[in-house]
Amino acid sequence: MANLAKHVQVAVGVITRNDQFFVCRRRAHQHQGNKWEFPGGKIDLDESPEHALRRELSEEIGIIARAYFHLLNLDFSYPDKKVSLHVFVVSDFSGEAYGAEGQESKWVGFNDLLSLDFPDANRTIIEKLALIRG
Ligand SMILES: Nc1nc2c([nH]c(=O)n2[C@H]2C[C@H](O)[C@@H](COP(=O)(O)OP(=O)(O)OP(=O)(O)O)O2)c(=O)[nH]1
Ligand SMILES: [Mg+2]
Repeated sequence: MANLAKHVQVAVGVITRNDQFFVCRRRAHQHQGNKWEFPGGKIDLDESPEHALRRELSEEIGIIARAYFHLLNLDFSYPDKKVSLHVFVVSDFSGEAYGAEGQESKWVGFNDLLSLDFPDANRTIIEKLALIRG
């Protein structure tokens, strides 16, 4: 039987304001530990990607997403896990974004996204962001 725990559906939020992007650092013990990430997390069974996005952003960074659009869906295989990322750009929110689970976090400019150590799947996300920024 397939090991479903090794293929996860994930909602990811690219939080943007004034041409800056909010990124968090994954904990050492997590999959892809210590890498930077766009906040988000696993989509529950019978949950929509949009609902998971709003829930995870509230839990992880303390914001209420008000305006967002779907950027892309992306399947990626790591040696130990497959992920399907449902990526949204969040352009308006209420609350002040912070590491609500104690994780390191920061606002960075687009050029900083190019040099941060993200999981390999994120290359495609950042390329698409570059395209839509023109
Ligand atoms: N949130 C997020 N996850 C990413 C990104 N890029 C990437 O490959 N991933 C992968 C890493 C993980 O395998 C998966 C996210 O799942 P997760 O384990 O962090 O989910 P979760 O927030 O529900 O966390 P947990 O409580 O189960 O630790 O997606 C990204 O930019 N943001
Ligand atoms: Mg998470």
